[in-house]
Amino acid sequence: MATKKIGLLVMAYGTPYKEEDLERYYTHIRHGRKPSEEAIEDLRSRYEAIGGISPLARITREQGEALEAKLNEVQDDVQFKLYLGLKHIDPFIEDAVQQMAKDGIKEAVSIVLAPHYSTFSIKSYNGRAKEEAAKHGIELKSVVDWYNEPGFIDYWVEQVNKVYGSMPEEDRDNACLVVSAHSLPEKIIQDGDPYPDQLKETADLIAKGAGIKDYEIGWQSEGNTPEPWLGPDVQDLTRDLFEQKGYQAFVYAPVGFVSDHLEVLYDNDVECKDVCDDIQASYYRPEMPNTHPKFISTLSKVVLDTLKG
Ligand SMILES: CC1=C(CCC(=O)O)c2cc3nc(cc4[nH]c(cc5[nH]c(cc1n2)c(C)c5CCC(=O)O)c(CCC(=O)O)c4C)C(CCC(=O)O)=C3C
Ligand SMILES: [Fe+2]
Repeated sequence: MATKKIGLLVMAYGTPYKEEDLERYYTHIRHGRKPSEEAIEDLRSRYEAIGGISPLARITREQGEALEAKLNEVQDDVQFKLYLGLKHIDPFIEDAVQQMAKDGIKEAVSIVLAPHYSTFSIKSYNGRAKEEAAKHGIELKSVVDWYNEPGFIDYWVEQVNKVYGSMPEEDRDNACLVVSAHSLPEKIIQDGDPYPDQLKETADLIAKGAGIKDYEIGWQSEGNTPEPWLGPDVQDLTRDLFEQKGYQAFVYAPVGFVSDHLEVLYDNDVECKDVCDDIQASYYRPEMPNTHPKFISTLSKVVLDTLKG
């Protein structure tokens, strides 16, 4: 008997594949409003600073393939087939669901490669997937969030411990762990968005697991709009903490992201590093999850839980 096929929709932000994609990608992020030449140049220069193009497209594909393989390894009741659906560039979420329909998929499960739930992030991914699935009569179950999954917390505890273990003693004794996620417009709070509380819970669990008392929550990579964004920004926070508490080392854990990409390789590794250099503090940043086996097996558990649930 042939095993039932389940569509595995892995959703992620997306990134330009080559320099020429930059303008249409940025325009899509801005809901179809074309950015100014200056804004495009600014974004181009940030990609240039991390080597011209982001490794995100490759990593997202590798994460999806690893998850598909893991899911097919740990059980044999059904067969998972991977479809990547991106938020801001092709293959878009809708393209992926259409492809499933063409392939005759009747049942699917989706997961977003971002741990924390927000109306701005997970809700919009899941809403787009659900709408398209309904058009094709595909029964779709969607993972909501996984910011407090034990395997995800363990991953970060291990990486944070690895960094603290490798530090010279005087850094370790005077270090602050800065746990961060992408900032969002402050107005999400009035609408009861769980995003800030979820980040705090992730931070508390990691700090507890790693036995770290000195840790703070920060926000990064905020957008360039006049409205207020969630703060404190990680760079300002670093300066304030240095002035108020005299820390000598900062360890950045951008737990709202799961891959090496622009927001980490530039906003942390260039911008936060610049601040640390300026105040003569040491800069540390644990490795991102990427395709780490512990991370992939956590995602597979969450997908199977959702499918059963
Ligand atoms: C919540 C959230 C996540 C995490 C959850 C998730 O992953 O979904 C995330 C991830 C990412 N964001 C990314 C890239 C960008 N995000 C931008 C702009 C924005 N992001 C926002 C939100 C988020 N973004 C918002 C509210 C804006 C402002 C839009 C506006 O203007 O109204 C811009 C425009 C220029 C700039 O502001 O820098 C870029 C280039 C990349 C890819 C990096 C690479 O290519 O390596 C990744 C993984
Ligand atoms: Fe973004």
